[in-house]
Amino acid sequence: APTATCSDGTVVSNAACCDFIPLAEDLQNLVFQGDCGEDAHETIRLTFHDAIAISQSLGPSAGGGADGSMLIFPLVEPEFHASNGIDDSVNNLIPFLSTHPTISAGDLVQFAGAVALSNCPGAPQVQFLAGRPNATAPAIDGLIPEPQDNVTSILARFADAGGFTPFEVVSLLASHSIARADKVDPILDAAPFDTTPFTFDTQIFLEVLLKGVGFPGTDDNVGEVASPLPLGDTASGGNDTGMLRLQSDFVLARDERTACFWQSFVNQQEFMAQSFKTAFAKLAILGHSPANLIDCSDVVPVPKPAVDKPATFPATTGPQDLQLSCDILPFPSLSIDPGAQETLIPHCSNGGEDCTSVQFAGPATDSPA
Ligand code: HEM
Ligand SMILES: [Ca+2]
Ligand SMILES: [Mn+2]
Repeated sequence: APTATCSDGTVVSNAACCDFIPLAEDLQNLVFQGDCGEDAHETIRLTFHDAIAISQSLGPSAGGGADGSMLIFPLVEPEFHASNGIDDSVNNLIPFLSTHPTISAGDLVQFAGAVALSNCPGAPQVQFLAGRPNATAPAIDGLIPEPQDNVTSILARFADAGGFTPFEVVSLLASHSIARADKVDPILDAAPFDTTPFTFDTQIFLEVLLKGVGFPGTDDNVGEVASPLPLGDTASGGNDTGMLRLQSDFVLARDERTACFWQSFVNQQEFMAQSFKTAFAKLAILGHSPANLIDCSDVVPVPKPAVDKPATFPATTGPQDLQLSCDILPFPSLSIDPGAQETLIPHCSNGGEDCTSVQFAGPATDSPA
């Protein structure tokens, strides 16, 4: 295969990939700091919200998919209700449009997501294709799934956006293994969806199957249901909020169309990571034909290795708490973390409570409540 040598000496498959090497460095140094923390998480969410706003049934006027429209029209899409909180990642990426002017907005969003993922132990090295033309119009409102949506409408939206199968939808939700909510409960910031929000592991698939016992903050929020581990220390001034569960994750884990796919990922790290990788490759190029793009996967950083720890029931939970609705798969036998008390989920990837995230000022703002 033909190759090119970049100015730093790196050999790549295509000269067009060279510009992404200094971009990766700048993203790491200026935003992510090598961490699978808040800024990485929010950028990964942005890859989804930029890409999914496209519709086969409505046609091109609905939006162009993974085209960077979030960055090019920062006063439009970040204001949509489903994207509340996306402004932080939009403002963090906008400066790179001018410091890396050869890179399009759509490429920037998806490449930044690939770099962010590489900071999360256990995440796959995702495919990256370069050459998305810049968005010429913002997407329309109403194309991004919300946590209060039912399974029928979630599956229909993904199918209409890009022909995603129910298996691919569940695969993409591996992303919620490295995710926390800032906006679902107005009194909580960074409320994690699983006990390991800094590790791309299968705990999310196990923990969403456990019966809910309470809410980490207020209990009347749209799109939220009770979680199995709501205990935090915010009442005593700490930053550990307790786990928050999205209604959409809850119903997808239990619906007959998706429950077996959901359960099949429990304790299957490699299978989960590979399935996510395949579905994410499709997401990242929505609106584009791969024939018009250049494969620059070789400039995506190699992810931190998986922690190599089997899935375990968090302390105080166990098999008696499982709410299983897949009849055809045996549930794996897993050990239980020791401890008579619910353990707190750390606020920072170093196990501590104080970690700063990077926030550049920019034009995007929170969407109105
Ligand atoms: C049924 C589909 C989905 C729904 C309803 C959904 C909903 C949500 C909601 C409500 C939040 C919390 C936002 C906040 O309050 O800060 C969130 C966070 C997140 N989502 Fe999703 N999501 C879906 C699919 C996806 C997909 C496909 C991806 C990526 C491939 C993704 C990646 C993330 C990430 C990384 C976060 C964490 C952001 C952070 O920690 O700040 N989500 N999602
Ligand atoms: Ca996790
Ligand atoms: Mn956040």
